Amino acid sequence: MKSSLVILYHREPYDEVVENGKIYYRPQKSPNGILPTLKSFFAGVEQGTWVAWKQVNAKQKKKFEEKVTVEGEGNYAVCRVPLTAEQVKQFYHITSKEAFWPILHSFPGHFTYATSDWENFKNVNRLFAEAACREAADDALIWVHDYNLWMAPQYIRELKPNARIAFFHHTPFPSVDIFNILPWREEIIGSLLCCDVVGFHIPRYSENFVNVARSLFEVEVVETVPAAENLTPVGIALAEPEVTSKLKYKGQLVQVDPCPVGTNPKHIQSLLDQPEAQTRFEEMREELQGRKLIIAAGRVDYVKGNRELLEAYERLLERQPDQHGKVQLVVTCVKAAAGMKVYKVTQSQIEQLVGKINGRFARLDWTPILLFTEPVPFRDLLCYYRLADICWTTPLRDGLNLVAKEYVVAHKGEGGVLILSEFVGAAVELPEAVLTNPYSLDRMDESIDQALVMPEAEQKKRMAKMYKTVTHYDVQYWADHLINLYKEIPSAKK
Ligand SMILES: Nc1ncnc2c1ncn2[C@@H]1O[C@H](COP(=O)(O)OP(=O)(O)O)[C@@H](O)[C@H]1O
Ligand SMILES: O=P(O)(O)OC[C@@H](CO)O[C@H]1O[C@H](CO)[C@@H](O)[C@H](O)[C@H]1O
Repeated sequence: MKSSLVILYHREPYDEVVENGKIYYRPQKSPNGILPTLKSFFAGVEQGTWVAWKQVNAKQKKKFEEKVTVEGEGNYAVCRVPLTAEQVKQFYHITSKEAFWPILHSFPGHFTYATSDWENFKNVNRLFAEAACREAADDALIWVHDYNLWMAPQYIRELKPNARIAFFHHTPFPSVDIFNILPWREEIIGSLLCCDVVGFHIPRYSENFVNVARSLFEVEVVETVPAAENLTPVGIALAEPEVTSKLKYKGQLVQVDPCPVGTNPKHIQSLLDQPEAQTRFEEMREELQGRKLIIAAGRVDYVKGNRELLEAYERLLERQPDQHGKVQLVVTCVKAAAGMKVYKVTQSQIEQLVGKINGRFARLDWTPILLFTEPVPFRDLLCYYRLADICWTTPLRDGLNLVAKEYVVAHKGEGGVLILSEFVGAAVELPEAVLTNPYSLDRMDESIDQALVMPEAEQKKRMAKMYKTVTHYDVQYWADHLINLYKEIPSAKK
């Protein structure tokens, strides 16, 4: 049976477990991030397909199972595109992460052209498109995710002209001056303009995309509307009052849709309510010995602002010796995937800086920073959020930042302070956070000082508003919004 919904996302949506020599595909244990959100879209379809890549060597390729199903999740199959180690390295580690990623996050200085392999990138995208088209019914909705698959829409349109194609961009989309540095810009934008819907987290990114498209092609602007009422229209770094919602190019109507991804508050709450979580929470509270907990959670990545945050903490300890022994910074910084040269430097910078600060200020009874470089189980991370007086999130750029929303949910609107960089998509939804500018030492210092002395009544007032936002605009809201939008796409286009 052909699929009515095909999702293309480069990661596989399951844990592969080997027991007694047999491989089992099980639902992922760690239900954080975007994977469970995307899987939930299959709930409403009879048959769906998820397309991801799988690294295989020559021996494994001989008896490679292209399609697998996940135990207990029978209404969709996972179609795996087999890639060699070299293809993965070139496609993901190098071209995606060393060429595209710095441009997307407005770090043109990190852009590396010489090592990129555009032909390999296109080949991998073509393999994804072919797999999707093999599985898709003629009028299926084919939903492509993120910049790693920029070229897939064009190949899908060539193979299946009547398909409904949607694309969601998870990272920021930079301004036209930055994006146009990419030498492959026409091909990328040409491919995105083959879609029926192109989605972004916030209006600034969608407007940036529209401006890039208009700078490269004669694109017709069909409709412009005010930004959605829950997204700050003016006054902060990523505010945008108006959005271009429809474009036309070569006969293709493209809906450009900003709608930020939400978290799953019910799931977060149910995990926190489990007896194991309560026990863990109490253990953590005891270990904290009455200190104020500041949590900084995220991936090792130069865009995440870890250095800026650690330096701000060092300045705080210099400025306010009375805080020594009274605050505890916990940095959970997940190690970069093995083999990514680009993150090695960032990781060692973080480790050195933590070592330096601890070396300067530690006492026998107090280590100023606890750094965890291994992934923390999601339930434990939620306990840290719940316990933390302050969640300190200061990326230099970030598409959305789910950590900020998870912290608000874990606090149930009952106090705690969220310090949030203005340069993450979530800032546009959460103006009640203490917004900060990680590029400014003064703003970073002011915001941590403000958070440390914020009266409880003000904390509660701000958190209550943010809680209302994140529980209303949750992942279900995002899913419903997109499903409604897709229903409007005519199913027979030609
Ligand atoms: N140390 C950690 N261990 C495990 N999961 C983590 C850790 N830090 C963050 N996470 C999870 O990873 C996800 C990060 O999402 P997000 O903030 O949107 O950034 P990104 O997708 O760029 O990494 C969140 O769902 C968060 O719960
Ligand atoms: O290349 P990856 O897989 O490491 O990209 C991570 C990317 C997609 O999972 O992360 C972005 O998505 C998050 C959810 O939309 C968003 O909150 C985050 O800011 C992005 O980096």
